[in-house]
Amino acid sequence: MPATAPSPCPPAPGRVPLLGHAPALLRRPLSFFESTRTDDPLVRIGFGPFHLYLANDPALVHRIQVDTGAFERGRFFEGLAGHFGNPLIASEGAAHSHQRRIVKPAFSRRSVRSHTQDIVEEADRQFSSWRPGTPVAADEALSDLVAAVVLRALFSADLSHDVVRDIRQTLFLIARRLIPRTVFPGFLMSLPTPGNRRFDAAVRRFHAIVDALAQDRRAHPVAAHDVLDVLLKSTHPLTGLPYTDEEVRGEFLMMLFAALETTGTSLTWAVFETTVRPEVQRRMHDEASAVLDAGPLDYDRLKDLSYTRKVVDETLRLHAPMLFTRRARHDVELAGTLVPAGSEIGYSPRAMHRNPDTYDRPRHFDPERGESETGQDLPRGAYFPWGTGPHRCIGEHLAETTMTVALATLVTRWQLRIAPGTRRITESNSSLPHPSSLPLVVTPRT
Ligand code: HEM
Repeated sequence: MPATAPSPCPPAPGRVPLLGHAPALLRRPLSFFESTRTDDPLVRIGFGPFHLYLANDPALVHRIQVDTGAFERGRFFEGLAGHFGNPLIASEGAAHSHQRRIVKPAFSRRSVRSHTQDIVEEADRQFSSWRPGTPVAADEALSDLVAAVVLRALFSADLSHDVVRDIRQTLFLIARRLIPRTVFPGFLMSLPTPGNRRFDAAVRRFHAIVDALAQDRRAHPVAAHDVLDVLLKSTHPLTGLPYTDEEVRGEFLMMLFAALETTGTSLTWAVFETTVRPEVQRRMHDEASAVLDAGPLDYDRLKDLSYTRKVVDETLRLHAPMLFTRRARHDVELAGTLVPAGSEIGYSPRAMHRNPDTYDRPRHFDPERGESETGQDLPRGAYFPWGTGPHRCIGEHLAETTMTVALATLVTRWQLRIAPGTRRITESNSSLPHPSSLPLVVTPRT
């Protein structure tokens, strides 16, 4: 028995009768979660009939991610599991640990080391196609680069630019309708509306691409040890049978869903921050030139790009996702509030990463924040770009290496500036805000 009775959870500021926090969210979507921060570690937010507890305290945010006895994946991930054959990202407990062990070797440091040459090649290929003085849509180009790298890592296939674009755009169509699919009743999603038809066509297209790659691998086995290889050779922990085509497709769809937008958007923000800060660009250029003067870039020499790594870390701090959620498995006491079983509980990486109690000038981009702000001394739950606990990002080393190699290659080759005449670059209103566009003009480095 707790010593004192649990207290009711206070609502977050900005609530209005009936509509709850919906008007506040619609008015200021990008700063809404930051505006819910009060002295209370846990608040309630509501949108009409839907309610969510929101943790605003680093220790609580950490606990919600690691205590899988009390918190499960919840509504969004259950929807994914139902639609896409229980992929790793949505599974739980022993099955999740087993699934993670199956694919983990394909994401280990050793494996990323072996992919570094591919990343260097893809970065060279992309940035050598840019032309001095000709505006380039850097957001598109960087997303293509990320897709090429991730697809090579997952399938060991050197796919043509057109196929990479096709997969990326197909996934984009699927991702846009994925969240509604997991939230709204199934019958709405099977109505023959143009949106549903586009979604179904994109899924069929994606399946055809993965099936062709899997068939090719079955016909011509290679010692690749990539995700395709390990899935084709493993049994699914929930069935005890070899992965079916359906399960292989679901795993890839979810993995690419987790990989492409996150890495593409973060790299685009890193290039944006570098472009608009000449001093940051100069320091990155000096560091990368010194490293590349001594020989071609490889995995071991990435440690010499310490300033570039700080730019990546600071980008991931400032440009974090809006919200992740979990669900209480049973009644659980959180910061003095009794949260009933079945409640959805959220935490906002964006709000935590912009917390003025943790960071000076939290909205300011400063790669030199130093150890005490992005390193070991921070309280747990204050900086967690990769999440923490059993669902921590499995692609972390691949994403970090891709961003570091891409930035170093870019700044040694080109001097960057925003294309003249560009309208103000703003943040999109989405779960992972991205720049509205990033048109660049580049000048060769001599
Ligand atoms: C900048 C890039 C990336 C960021 C910021 C990022 C962030 C995250 C975060 C925060 C989580 C935890 C989600 C949660 O707790 O609910 C996660 C999970 C995951 N990420 Fe990433 N990610 C990135 C890139 C990648 C890449 C490149 C891949 C794969 C190629 C990937 C695959 C996954 C998977 C499969 C999970 C689920 C792991 C599990 O449930 O065991 N991510 N990611």
